[in-house]
Amino acid sequence: MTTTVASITEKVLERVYGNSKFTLSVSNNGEKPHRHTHHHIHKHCHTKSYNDSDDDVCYSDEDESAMELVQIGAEKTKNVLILMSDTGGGHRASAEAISDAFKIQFGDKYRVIVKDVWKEYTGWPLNDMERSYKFMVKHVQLWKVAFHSTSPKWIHSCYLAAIAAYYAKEVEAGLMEYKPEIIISVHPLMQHIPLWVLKWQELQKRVLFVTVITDLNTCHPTWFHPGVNRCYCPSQEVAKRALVDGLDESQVRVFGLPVRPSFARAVLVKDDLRKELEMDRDLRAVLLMGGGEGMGPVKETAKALEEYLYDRENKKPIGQMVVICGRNKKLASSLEAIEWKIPVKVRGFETLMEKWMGACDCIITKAGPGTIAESLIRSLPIILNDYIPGQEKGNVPYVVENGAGVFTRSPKETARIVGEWFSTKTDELERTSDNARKLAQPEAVFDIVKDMDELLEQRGPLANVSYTLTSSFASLV
Ligand SMILES: CCCCC/C=C\C/C=C\CCCCCCCC(=O)OC[C@H](CO[C@@H]1O[C@H](CO)[C@H](O)[C@H](O)[C@H]1O)OC(=O)CCCCCCC/C=C\C/C=C\CCCCC
Ligand SMILES: O=c1ccn([C@@H]2O[C@H](COP(=O)(O)OP(=O)(O)O)[C@@H](O)[C@H]2O)c(=O)[nH]1
Repeated sequence: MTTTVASITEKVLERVYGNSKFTLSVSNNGEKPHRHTHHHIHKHCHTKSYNDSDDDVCYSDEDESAMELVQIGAEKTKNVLILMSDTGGGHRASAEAISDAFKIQFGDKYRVIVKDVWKEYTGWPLNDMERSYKFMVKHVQLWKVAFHSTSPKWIHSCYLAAIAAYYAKEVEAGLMEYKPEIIISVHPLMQHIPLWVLKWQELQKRVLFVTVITDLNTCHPTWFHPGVNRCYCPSQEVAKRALVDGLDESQVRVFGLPVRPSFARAVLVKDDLRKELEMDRDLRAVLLMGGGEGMGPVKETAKALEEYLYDRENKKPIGQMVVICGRNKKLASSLEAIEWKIPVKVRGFETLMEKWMGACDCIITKAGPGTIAESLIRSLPIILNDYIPGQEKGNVPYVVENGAGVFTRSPKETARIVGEWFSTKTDELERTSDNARKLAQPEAVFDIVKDMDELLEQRGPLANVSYTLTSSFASLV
């Protein structure tokens, strides 16, 4: 038994430090163990220019070695690494929001890099999360079991520890390539592994680590890690969960969910937008969508809306519809093939969501937190027609109890409500729109980046030590 445990331990350590000989020594004054390896860590893309990245955020082609020679304490552009994954559309949207806000607020002071480090540097299952997640949410019971069964801390910690041990070198390479001063995680599965890597490298004092939670209420406990410098919660409900899960009040800040500044700060005139987007100028408009992946009962709802927004007696429409299908190409082409009795615009993945939202009078969507937060900023009354079990369940009471919308899974009921809002119950539409506006937090993303900037300014003297002077796997070997 002892031999088996020893050999498993050896395998994990071998995997972490390579096949070469390694020793773990504990100093006799009780300090933590030091690792000595005789193996050179594999560095990814060392010669790659940051301009080569696929991600459309700001990079610099500044010479890496120049950065290493920066004098202690000297002014320099600080690197910010945002960790995300395209499991749904919300994590990227929040990452881009933070990136844009850094640019607007601080100009060249920060260089922001948005990365899915798992996908680019590691292997299965981390590099395949998008596909696995899509599969699981399609088989919704499977997702429900996975979400709830991994909620206990000891369960997800075990899984994540095993993965961290297996991919430590790859994750280190992925994180350190960008020499970040601060790492921002906007994903529930991106706290534990990077924090362990920073600890192993003794880089905790050098690199700040913060979490920006992108779920409004019933979020998964993997979001909460007591080792973070800050945990930005989008609502009081999430902050309460963070405290229950062991975070200290000093770590928690509640500013709201980060939404792209193009939503928060743009002055948009509905009439101009409708002209620009070639929509009917006079008819009220409903926006129908299902997150970045075009999920939920979109097609059934569009068909029902056609019936309820068409006045049979007078043979004319009483409203128009915009359907944004996101990355769901099948949905888009099946809707495009229909001959509609009312004005309909069918779109694929749109990059200018603020314009489509600004041109409409209400929205029908699954309970995605990003879409909800954006709709609130645009004062759109919301009809929630679906939610993903687990992380999106709590978004329903968040909207409904605050009077910013309603929940129904029935496409007919949804269409009936919109029909009434556009004809006999316009006062209710206005009231719901006012409630949405009151709940909106358009400045959240700016409050978040300002707080991060303050955190960086407050760091101790160790923060100014160059990367090459701090111990890490890479520099020890
Ligand atoms: C007895 C049965 C045991 C089943 C469990 C076995 C193995 C683990 C399998 C799956 C892991 C499930 C992870 C569950 C925690 C997820 C935390 C969470 O909230 O994830 C949400 C994100 C998606 O983001 C959300 O998108 C929404 C819209 O679609 C919305 O925008 C929301 O705001 C967002 O938060 O989900 C993920 O990213 C899931 C990735 C799934 C990865 C599956 C990979 C499976 C293989 C191995 C697992 C690798 C890591 C697992 C770590 C498990 C510990 C939690
Ligand atoms: O065509 C589209 C569809 C969606 N989105 C954005 O994708 C995000 C969706 O996030 P949400 O949390 O609502 O749901 P998810 O896609 O993660 O399920 C929101 O910011 C949307 O504005 C987008 O930019 N273009």
